Amino acid sequence: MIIETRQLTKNYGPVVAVSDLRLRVPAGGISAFLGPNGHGKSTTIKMLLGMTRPASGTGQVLGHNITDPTGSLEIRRRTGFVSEDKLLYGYMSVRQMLAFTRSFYPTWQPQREKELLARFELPLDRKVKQLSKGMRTKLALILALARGAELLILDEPSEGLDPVVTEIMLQEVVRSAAEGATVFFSSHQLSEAERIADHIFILKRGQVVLEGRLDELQSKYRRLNAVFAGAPPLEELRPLNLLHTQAEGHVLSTLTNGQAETAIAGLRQLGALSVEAHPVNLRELFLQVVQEQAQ
Ligand SMILES: Nc1ncnc2c1ncn2[C@@H]1O[C@H](COP(=O)(O)OP(=O)(O)OP(=O)(O)O)[C@@H](O)[C@H]1O
Repeated sequence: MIIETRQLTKNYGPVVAVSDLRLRVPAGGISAFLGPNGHGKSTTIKMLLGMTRPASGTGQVLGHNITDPTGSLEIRRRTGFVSEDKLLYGYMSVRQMLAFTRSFYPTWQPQREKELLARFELPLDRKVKQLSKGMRTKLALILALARGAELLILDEPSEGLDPVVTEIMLQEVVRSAAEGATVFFSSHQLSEAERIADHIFILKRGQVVLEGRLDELQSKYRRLNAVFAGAPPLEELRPLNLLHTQAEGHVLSTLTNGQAETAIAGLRQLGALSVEAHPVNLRELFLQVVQEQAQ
């Protein structure tokens, strides 16, 4: 595991932002950190990077303790990151910001910096405070990706980016992973996560409610559409352990968790005239899991 937390908790006054979080991110590949607004993704990332202290619990990143000041420095030295507030100096120009950051990191990749600058088309002499939101994200990404870091922690790396630049960002993140970096990124763009992530974590109320390899999750969950002669017998479905079941007219729509064959047989026994099973995409999985937990 390259990131590992146990019972990590953070509250802001009465608001519990992260609650008893157990997060285990494998080394290698790309992991997506997903979840509704305000459910603790940025707070978790800030704790991993030592930018805010947990109230309780422990965590290690690259083997260093996140609450130990020396460990935390080492984590930030070895990790390329884009944080929520982008951590840029407004009074510097893009050129100065690059030179300043470059000077700290012996693993800096000048060639990669050059290529990223060309692809992201940033105005080198413009002051950081005069950049648009998307331009700031681009700069933060260049600073993170050109570091040659073994771990990239990116908080909403597509924030403010137009579709063309988002595409470039995704390609560059995949390139970093192909060159050996582990990537952990938060996002609300499920289609992006679906395209590039090997592993997903869905956070809900500060806890991981679903995690796994994306291909395994997608082969495990099935959407079932069952047609009944009359209204579907909702009360009798309980033993089938179905997730987020909805009925509309004669049609029942539901999600199974790894037990598709048993559920299909059960629905037939309850009088279903036909049952169709469909694979689920990440959007469906996310909506089901998030809504299920809310029920
Ligand atoms: N500095 C702060 N002071 C007080 N409350 C905070 C602070 N930062 C975050 N919170 C609260 O902690 C909770 C989690 O916020 P966080 O930013 O971690 O969520 P998130 O999942 O990253 O959300 P989003 O997807 O909207 O970026 C929210 O209820 C938020 O209001």
